[in-house]
Amino acid sequence: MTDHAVPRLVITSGEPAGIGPDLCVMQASRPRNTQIVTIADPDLLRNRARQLGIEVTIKTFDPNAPKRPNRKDEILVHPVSLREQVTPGLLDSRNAAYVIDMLTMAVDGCQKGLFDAMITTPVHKGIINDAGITFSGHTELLAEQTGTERVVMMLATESLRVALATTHLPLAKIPATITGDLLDEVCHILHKDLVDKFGLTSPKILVCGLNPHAGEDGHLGREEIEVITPALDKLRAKGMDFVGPLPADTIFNPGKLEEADAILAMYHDQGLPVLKYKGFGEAVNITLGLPIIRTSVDHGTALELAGTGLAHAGSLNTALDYALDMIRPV
Ligand SMILES: NC(=O)C1=CN([C@@H]2O[C@H](COP(=O)(O)OP(=O)(O)OC[C@H]3O[C@@H](n4cnc5c(N)ncnc54)[C@H](O)[C@@H]3O)[C@@H](O)[C@H]2O)C=CC1
Ligand SMILES: NCC(=O)COP(=O)(O)O
Repeated sequence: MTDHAVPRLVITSGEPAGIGPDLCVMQASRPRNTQIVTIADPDLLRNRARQLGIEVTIKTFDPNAPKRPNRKDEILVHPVSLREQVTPGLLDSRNAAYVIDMLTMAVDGCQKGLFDAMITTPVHKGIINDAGITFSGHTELLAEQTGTERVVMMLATESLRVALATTHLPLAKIPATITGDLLDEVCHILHKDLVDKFGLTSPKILVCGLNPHAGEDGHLGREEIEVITPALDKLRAKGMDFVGPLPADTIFNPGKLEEADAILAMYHDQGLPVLKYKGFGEAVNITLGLPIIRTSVDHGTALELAGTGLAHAGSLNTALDYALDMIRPV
């Protein structure tokens, strides 16, 4: 079957010593009515499939051929060459450029309309930096590569969405980074994408404070009074339903969550532990505010599981499902 309406997704296979290649091999057994292109070194996928005992047919992706859904157990590879041979579980900084090349190809393909969305499997942030490449995450790299000033990281699992005001920053830098302008931009992006991409007409967003007990009226910190409340007041004056700042230790109570479409946390480890406690392995990471669609798994490279067959593909499946939903918004 060929069909111009068949979406074409691209998956980046991530850190080659991690579980990204395993997941790319595993997802081939579950075809969708979609064309899925995997960016990887074909030999890496072939070797990993052999290690996992999974039979796959690896074909080179032809961008000029008509779009058609993948056949069962078929992987369409957009090839990139590894710089060095890979042993599962063993990082090698000489392959960092390979990882970045895959991301660059995916972004470029999305921007040119070759792909409808990109889905990323995990990279190892440390080894990329060890190679001398400044890198703090896909989120920041994709913003840079698409020339986007501000993006927002949001993770979602069943009945919980958690967005972050800041992403990969040392804790010590967070208070100074959270300014009124930053919150204004983050909140506008979050609100707009909840409407445009998730079909919510008037999303209600609960916002965490930065300090314990949201500052306890200024006795435990003044950011709530001086920065967060004024920023939220401006948004509320425009008719947007932002509630807070609320204490982060009680914002995730079931009663509160029932009334919320999303929670905005001030920093990575304020919001993500809760999300991952609820949905680790089945959740999705979405970059809001990009001119392209990008979803990702909720987990890291899990080096110790690479090539063992013990990695679960639940989060990759969710990331693929979300990408498809975002291509055809409600
Ligand atoms: N989107 C991305 O590229 C992400 C990359 N990372 C990177 O991953 C590296 C390792 O991070 P960690 O904190 O150790 O987190 P991790 O998610 O790799 O591992 C945490 C625990 O979860 C298990 N686990 C992870 N994914 C699994 C899966 N699919 N199936 C079964 N078990 C799974 C691991 O075995 C480990 O016990 C770091 O360099 C980090 O920067 C972390 C999160 C996201
Ligand atoms: N904990 C989520 C995470 O760090 C993902 O980061 P990114 O690589 O998607 O920017």
